Amino acid sequence: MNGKILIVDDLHPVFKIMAEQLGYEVDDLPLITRAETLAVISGYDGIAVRTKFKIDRELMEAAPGLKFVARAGAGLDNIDEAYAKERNIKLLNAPEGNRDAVGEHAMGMLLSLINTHRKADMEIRNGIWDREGNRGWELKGKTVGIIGYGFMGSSMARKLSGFEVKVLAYDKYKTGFSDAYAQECSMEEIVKHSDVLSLHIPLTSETRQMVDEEYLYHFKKNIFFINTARGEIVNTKAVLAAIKSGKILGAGLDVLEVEKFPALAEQDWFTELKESEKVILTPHVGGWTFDSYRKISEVLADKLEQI
Ligand SMILES: O=C(O)C(=O)COP(=O)(O)O
Repeated sequence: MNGKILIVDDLHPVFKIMAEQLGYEVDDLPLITRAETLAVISGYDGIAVRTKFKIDRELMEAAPGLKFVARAGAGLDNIDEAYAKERNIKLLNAPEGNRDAVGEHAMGMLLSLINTHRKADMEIRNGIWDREGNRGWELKGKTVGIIGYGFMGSSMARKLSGFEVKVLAYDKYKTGFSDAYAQECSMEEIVKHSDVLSLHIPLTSETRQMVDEEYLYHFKKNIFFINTARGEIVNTKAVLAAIKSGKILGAGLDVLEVEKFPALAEQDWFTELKESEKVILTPHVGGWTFDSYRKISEVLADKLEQI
């Protein structure tokens, strides 16, 4: 036996099957609570999770034999990476499994925004047939700025190929990554030239609230903004102000500063957000498709071989 893994979240059954083939004993308990996990985790070598709860210091301390945390998804922001490093606990994730889902979701939002799908759909349901007020834009000839050129950002760039746009990408931690899909450039160039801004960076202490009033101020007027990364990277009030001033023509937000109800409804910006016809909202499902559900688990199980 290779060790014992506790699955605490909804992972595709293929993860357990593949892990067992590698010699692991696997307990698949998707409904387990954090308190219950704390009580049993000492008996495990690995934990497999999505974003149900934080894998923080307290949880890892309760697991003296923990060798790895397998994150069935991309973002590691719900894991205390510094403490895991200190303890030599390996972190595995599976962005290869949902990069296409995120890229396609971001594209879907962008195409919907530039063609006013949301507004037009609502109007027709309310008996309004307004062709002039629902004239859209085309992507062709525009410049799309991608912040973060990892699995997600490069997926978005690939999805954009064929739309005859110029794609500029900035990644703080990478250089020399220009490829057939995107041209590497500085943050300043993105800010100066972009008609579309799409975020594909992780949430870290550096990126928290990065997109604020000051950041948006320097962009051109009439940009479209897409966030499929993490809500806390963005100051929602600044985005709403930019929509009001006409700087942002439309925003597609799959992630929000505060997610889930009732907490979301309690935010002082929520009423304005939900009433804006220039905003498209989805409940953090960009990376969560029927296809990625399986792919994420396969990728993650394959990576168990690295342990
Ligand atoms: O893969 C990611 O980073 C995601 O945001 C997906 O979130 P989830 O694991 O579905 O809660």
